[in-house]
Amino acid sequence: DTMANDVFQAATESFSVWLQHAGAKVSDKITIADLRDRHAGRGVVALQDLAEDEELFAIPRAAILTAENSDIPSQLLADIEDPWLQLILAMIFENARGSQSRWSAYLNILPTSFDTLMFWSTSELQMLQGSAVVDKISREAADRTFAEQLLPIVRSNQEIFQAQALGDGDLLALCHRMGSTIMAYAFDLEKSTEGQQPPQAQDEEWEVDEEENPAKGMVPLADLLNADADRNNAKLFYQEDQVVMKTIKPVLRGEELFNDYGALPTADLVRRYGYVTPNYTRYDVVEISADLIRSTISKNTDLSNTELDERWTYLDDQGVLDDAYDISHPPPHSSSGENNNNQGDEEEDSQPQYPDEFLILLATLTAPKETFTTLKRKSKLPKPHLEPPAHHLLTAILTDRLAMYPTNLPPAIHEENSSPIQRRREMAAQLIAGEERVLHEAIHGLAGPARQASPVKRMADDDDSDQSRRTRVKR
Ligand SMILES: C[S@@+](CC[C@H](N)C(=O)[O-])C[C@H]1O[C@@H](n2cnc3c(N)ncnc32)[C@H](O)[C@@H]1O
Repeated sequence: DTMANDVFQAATESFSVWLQHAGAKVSDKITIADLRDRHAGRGVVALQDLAEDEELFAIPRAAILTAENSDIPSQLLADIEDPWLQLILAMIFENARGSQSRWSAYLNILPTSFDTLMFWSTSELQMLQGSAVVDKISREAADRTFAEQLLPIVRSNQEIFQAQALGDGDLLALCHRMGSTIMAYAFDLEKSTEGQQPPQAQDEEWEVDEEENPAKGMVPLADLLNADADRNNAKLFYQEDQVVMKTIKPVLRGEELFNDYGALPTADLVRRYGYVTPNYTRYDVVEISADLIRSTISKNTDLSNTELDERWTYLDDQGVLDDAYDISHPPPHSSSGENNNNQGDEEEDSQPQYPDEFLILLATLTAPKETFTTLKRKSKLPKPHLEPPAHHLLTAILTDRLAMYPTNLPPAIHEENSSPIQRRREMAAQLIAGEERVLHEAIHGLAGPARQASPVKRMADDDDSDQSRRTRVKR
């Protein structure tokens, strides 16, 4: 559609002009590219070969859209503590100002719709059945927070926010749109610790994180970089008056510049960013909930419910009990030298990673009665090793876990011009397939008589003393 194309192009050009007026310095070796044919929106591409550590652009701190920099009257933000909510309100304000906003040309290239999980319908989310990510979306909690903290401010300042004609539903939608933009675009801003790379907005939930609460900012142009796991070749550096994007390795002409969104499992990539690539599947994890463990062991044990309860309580007292345990792929072999892009080669013979607490829990639940009595009397825990009974229980747990995923998902066939619905189907299929792969790998690793007797090879500190391990577990 040529008209839509023109609008897209024109928006990119206005944004480039705006960047110059805003005092940004942009290398003429890079350009903003139209990557819509790969469903990647805009991106930044090298026009010439780039050296390692080469400056790509510098954005003055004053050009960053933060709650502080915004022209929103500061008293409107005074009662909001969460920097995320502050920025949402500031963005609603700037958006309402339209062409009057100092960030108008920037706001124009930000998305208005998303494929992130917040926007999936109930039936689309059903495709993710079995994945723990479904419980992390917390749409209701977000709605409540917006309704309690932001809507009253907007309602008492209707003209300022151009909200006279908007219903509460419209306002909530606006909050979600800005909230999701921040989730996929904003950076955690540091003062000026040059060389340190704070991750992009790391918020797991929509709640306030009392501990780490750095100011959030929308950094024009820096947020046009896409990401693809270890294809990362650029990084944002924080200086006193500006932030600077630099290459972290040589880049060839024509190559895309990639930022680092972190070691995200596919599930979190979909939840926060609304896309998938095969390169993130190495970070996939499967959550094994305590509830599942409890129900599997009930079917596979000679212990009475009372005895199980006693062990469960003991594990809780010892600080081993968690709501869920993550199992993940082993880290890739560091010896392979070449910077290889082929994910999956680690699945041949190495074992998945099990948290120590999980192995200790299995060992405790399967210990002979006398052993457990002794452990408890001495206030000790077993070693995080897989003895045969724990090995059998683990196999049963993994098998039960695998059965929680849907069996009727269409295969993840990638089509060039897939519809949005088709794309979400592909994402769901990849997400589920990735988690199932973690489980298959784990089950495969447990199978075979040779493996049964030997403890699971863990990557870290196998020579840890029992004592130091327990200290760590207890914290
Ligand atoms: C920080 S923005 C990057 C700029 C974005 N492409 C744009 O046009 O505005 C993050 C969003 O870009 C998209 N994205 C990033 N990396 C991608 C990739 N490797 N493939 C496809 N889409 C990607 C996702 O929609 C994500 O939510």
